[in-house]
Amino acid sequence: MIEYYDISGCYILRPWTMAVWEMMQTFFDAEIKKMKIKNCYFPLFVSPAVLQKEKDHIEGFAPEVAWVTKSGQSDLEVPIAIRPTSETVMYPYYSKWIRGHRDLPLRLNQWCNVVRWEFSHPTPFIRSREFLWQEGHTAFATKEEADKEVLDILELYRRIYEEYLAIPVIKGKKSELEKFAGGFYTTSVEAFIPNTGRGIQGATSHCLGQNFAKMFDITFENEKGEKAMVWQNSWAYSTRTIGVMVMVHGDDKGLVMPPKVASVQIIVVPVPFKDADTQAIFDACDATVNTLNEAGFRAEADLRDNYSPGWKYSHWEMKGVPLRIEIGPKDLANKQVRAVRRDNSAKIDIPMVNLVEQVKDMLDNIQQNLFDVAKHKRDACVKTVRTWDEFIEALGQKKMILAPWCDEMEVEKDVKARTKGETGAAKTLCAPFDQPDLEGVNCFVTGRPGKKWSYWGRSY
Ligand SMILES: O=C1CCCN[C@@H]1CCCn1cnc2cc(F)c(Cl)cc2c1=O
Ligand SMILES: [Mg+2]
Repeated sequence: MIEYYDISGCYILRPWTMAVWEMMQTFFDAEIKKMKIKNCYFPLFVSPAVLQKEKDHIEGFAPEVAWVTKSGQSDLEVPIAIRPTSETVMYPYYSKWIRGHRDLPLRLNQWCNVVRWEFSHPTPFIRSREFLWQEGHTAFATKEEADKEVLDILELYRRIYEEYLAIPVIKGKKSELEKFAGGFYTTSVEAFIPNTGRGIQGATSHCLGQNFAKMFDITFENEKGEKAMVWQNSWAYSTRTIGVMVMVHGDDKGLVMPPKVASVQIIVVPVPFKDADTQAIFDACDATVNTLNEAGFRAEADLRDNYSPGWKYSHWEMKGVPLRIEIGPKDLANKQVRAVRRDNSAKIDIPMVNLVEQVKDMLDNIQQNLFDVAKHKRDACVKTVRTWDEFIEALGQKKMILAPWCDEMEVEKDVKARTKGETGAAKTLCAPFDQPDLEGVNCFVTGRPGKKWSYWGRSY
């Protein structure tokens, strides 16, 4: 997937990874184009004056801004920041371009890299100093339009996880403490890693309200001829999605790639025998690959003569190829192939005449099974609690905890302080849109009447 790089926190994304990124990008890009969102590209560099534009937007983030201070041997007059996100790059131009209500809605997206000089230990895909993402930045005349788009984009993020990566996620709203400080409210899709018992934010869709319109003077003349501030959203998912896929589906044999995003969906391996017709077997492998590719699958044959079939089985299992097809003399004689699933190791013989249809069924079944297994595991990690003691016990059991609370920032800060440990503190992951009943339910921390049910847990 990656190669380590001589600059800490930076990783080389190899083709096996890029294929997954491109598969997701193809889906998401087509969907936002249906929503009349247009792609653009803004410069990588941010001038300091613009970056400082808003204290509370970058407050706390300043240490992670990377700066260019020289060109060649000479110092730059003024150092230039490398974008950690593009609000301050884009919004001065939103202010210039948006004049009247006919200029709205303005809906732009860019596929790019961003740099954040993170200090906590770097992790491939999950926390890197440079990563790829898309960032959408939209402006509307009304709050209603903005609110609707926040949820439309969040649904696309759910689809990326659940339909492509086969990962269950929870849609919800971030707490006041966890939301994007420069925004109005933040929604997110939250995933969970059973093996480590940690939540992970999968993607975010923020309503910025009119905060940035105020900061950057982004106003328009509405139908009544009055000057009004726009309502804005911003939303992103990144290569972190791939890290979640690796952690959720991986097993002791290595990667498990969901068929929808697998670079190679089917690997065909010849099983030659001493006195068998090796050429006939190789020809059958080529023919099988061609038939599958013509049917729209991504199939390859491993005809290398310097590795044994067994070696190849382990190699492609480690790379997570969802389906292996073996062709030996017996298969040839019976005009069949042997198919082996990566997710549950099931083996079945497929008559060559049914190849395409049965491979399609198997890949669909593997995709669905990966999701079902992941959802079952995730659901088994969820614990609903009503009291502090139950909360602490569940936290110790590496659970994702659903608990009612009074939704006050001070209380969340208190929980963080009281659960600080070497593996990090517990925090809210999101308040699920799907809220259980709050009737007669009290906050698990303060005992005051419960205002909201939230998922809590340690996180990445
Ligand atoms: O999450 C998204 C969706 C896409 C566009 N951006 C928002 C908010 C990003 C928050 N954020 C996140 N990280 C940051 C790091 C920084 F160094 C600076 Cl100066 C700012 C930020 C910062 O604002
Ligand atoms: Mg950060």
